[in-house]
Amino acid sequence: MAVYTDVSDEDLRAFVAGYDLGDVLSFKGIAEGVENSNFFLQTTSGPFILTLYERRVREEDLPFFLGLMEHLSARGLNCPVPVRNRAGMALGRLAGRPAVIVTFLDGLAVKRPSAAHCRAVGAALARLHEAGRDFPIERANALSLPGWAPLFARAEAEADRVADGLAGRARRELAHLADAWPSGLPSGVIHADLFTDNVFFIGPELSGLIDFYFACTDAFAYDLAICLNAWCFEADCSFNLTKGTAMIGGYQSVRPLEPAEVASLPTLCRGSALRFMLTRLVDWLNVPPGALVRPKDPLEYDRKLAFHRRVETAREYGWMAR
Ligand SMILES: Nc1ncnc2c1ncn2[C@@H]1O[C@H](COP(=O)(O)OP(=O)(O)OP(=O)(O)O)[C@@H](O)[C@H]1O
Ligand SMILES: N[C@@H](CCO)C(=O)O
Repeated sequence: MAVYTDVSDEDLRAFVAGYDLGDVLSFKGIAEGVENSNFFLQTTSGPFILTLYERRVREEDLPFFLGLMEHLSARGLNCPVPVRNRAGMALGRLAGRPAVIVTFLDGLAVKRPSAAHCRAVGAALARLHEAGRDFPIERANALSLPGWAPLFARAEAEADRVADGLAGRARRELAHLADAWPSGLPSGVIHADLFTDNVFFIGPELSGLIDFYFACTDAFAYDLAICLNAWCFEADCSFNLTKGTAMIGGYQSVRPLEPAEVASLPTLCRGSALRFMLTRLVDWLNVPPGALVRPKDPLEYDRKLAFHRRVETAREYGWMAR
């Protein structure tokens, strides 16, 4: 359960009193997520989510995240929007942390995605990319190639304690990606963390996207690679080509990929797998004392990376520009 910061009833009531949301009916920590502290807040005006921003979120990035949710929502994408308080401010402070109340989104995350889910996610990702085109703020991706070596440095000494040979594999992968990483691909706003827990469905229909706190300006195809890794592998870490093809097909039904993007997908998948292996590894080795959080398994992404290393080209995956 991701609650790093406790909030007293007294502080919560004082905070909510600054909004036109009526009285607090109930308030409880949410048993999912690893990044921020999230609470389900029920007031006489309805359900909301209260988020307290923790460790990885820099306060200066919050105008990007909050503005982006408003921007995408205004362009028809179903995502949470920040609620403004009586002073017209979306960003507040609670229990010593930056805090925001956002609207509640109906729907449920899927645990075992089908090819149809993957297709819907591909299409939604492309709609997000299109809707973000005229968003005026830029934010560099702190977790792209230049960010991985410093991340690895924080875990290198202890990596082999987590799995035999892990440090060497990560070192070799970093060296490979430093040479092979593509540049000049079509870029714009990307979600950068569109995992299954961040996409809601109502029945078979995709109902909305949440958790924009890794969103940044980067290559669109890198976002697609993140989704391929997160959605199209089975529990045994075997790649499901039907799901991968469905996701790319869904994406291309909205925004056709350029040949250079298709050709880069294998490398982007390797980079994305390394990125999540490294952040998970650092988290695994550094759980804050007293935090209610279940760190995610870095070795899942070590295994996905091993798959991508074996498959070199888009043609070998069966991915062609179409
Ligand atoms: N706007 C919302 N509407 C409904 N439920 C939400 C909303 N925002 C968050 N949640 C719930 O809270 C959980 C955690 O939220 P979120 O994914 O933003 O947290 P996080 O700590 O940033 O997680 P992650 O590990 O995915 O980065 C979600 O899985 C979902 O159940
Ligand atoms: N989606 C990430 C956690 C949030 O950054 C992961 O599964 O490692």
